Amino acid sequence: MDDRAGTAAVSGGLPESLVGALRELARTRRLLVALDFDGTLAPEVDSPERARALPEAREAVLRLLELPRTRVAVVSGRALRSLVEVAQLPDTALLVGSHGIELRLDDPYTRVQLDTAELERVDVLHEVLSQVADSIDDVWLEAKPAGFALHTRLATEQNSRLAHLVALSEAQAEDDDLTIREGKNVLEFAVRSTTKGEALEHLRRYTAADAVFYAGDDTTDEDAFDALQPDDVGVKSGPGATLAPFRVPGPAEIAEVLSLLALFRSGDLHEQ
Ligand SMILES: O=P(O)(O)OC[C@H]1O[C@H](O[C@H]2O[C@H](CO)[C@@H](O)[C@H](O)[C@H]2O)[C@H](O)[C@@H](O)[C@@H]1O
Repeated sequence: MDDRAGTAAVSGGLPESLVGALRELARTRRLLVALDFDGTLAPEVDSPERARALPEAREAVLRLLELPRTRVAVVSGRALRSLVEVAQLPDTALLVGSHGIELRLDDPYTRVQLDTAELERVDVLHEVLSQVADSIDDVWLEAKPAGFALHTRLATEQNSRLAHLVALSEAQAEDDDLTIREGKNVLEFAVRSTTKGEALEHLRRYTAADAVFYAGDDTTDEDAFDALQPDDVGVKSGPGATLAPFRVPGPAEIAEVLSLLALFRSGDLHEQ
C-alpha cells in the first residue's frame, strides 16, 4: 500500500482539507492534543457514570500519549474525580475538570480549596437546586467541587424548560455572582468562573506547545475554539454553531481524526 492509499484507508470519509491540516499539524515540534470528553471522545448516554470513550478513540489517545514531544489533555466540564473514572487514562494524560476549575497535571492532585464564603454559596446553591430537582420529574442534580449540574436529559421538554427557568430565577435570586453554563440537557452553576478557553491557554503554556489540536461538541467548548491560534486545528463534533474551522459528524469520526493524527505524528504515513 503506497502512502496515498494508506492515508485513504485510515481517513475514511474525512474532508481533504481536514486531512491536510492534520498532516501539517503533525509536523509541529511540540504538540498539545486537547480533547473534550462527553460527545467527543465518548458518545452521549443517559447515565454520566456509564460514559466511555469509543475503543478506537481511546486507542488513538494511548498512541498519541506514547509519542515524543506530544502531550494529550482531556478538558471536561465533569468534576475531576468523575473524569478520572470515565476517561481511564494513564497518569501521563493531563486532565482538566469542572471547565478548568480542577487540574491534574504532572504533579499529584491539587484539590480545589474553596474559601469559607464560597463554601457558604455552594451550600445555598445546593439547597435551592435540590428543591428544583426534587420537585420536577426526571430532573437530577450532580454535585461538583465548586457547584452543581442540573440534568434534564430524561425529563420531558416541558419539564426541562420549567426546571431551567425555575433553577435560574431561584439561584440568581440568592446569588447574583454565579457562573452559569448551558450544555446538552444540562444547566450548570458554579461559584468560580473559569472557561475551557482559559484552561487551554494554561495548558498551552504548561506544555510549551508550538501548536494545539482541540476537539469538542458543546457550547462550553466554544471558549476553547475561540482561544485557538492560526497554526492550531479545531474540530467540532456534531451539529450546532461553532467557531471551529472543521466539523465531523460525531465521536466515531473524532476517533478517525485522532488515529490519523497519531499516524501522521508517528511518521507511519510519510510525506506525500
Ligand atoms: O465537557 P464535557 O466532557 O463534554 O462534559 C460536559 C458534561 O458531561 C456530562 O453530561 C453530559 O454527558 C452525559 C453522559 O453522556 C449526559 O447524560 C448528559 O445529558 C450530558 O449533559 C456530565 O455529567 C456533566 O457534569 C458535564 O459538565
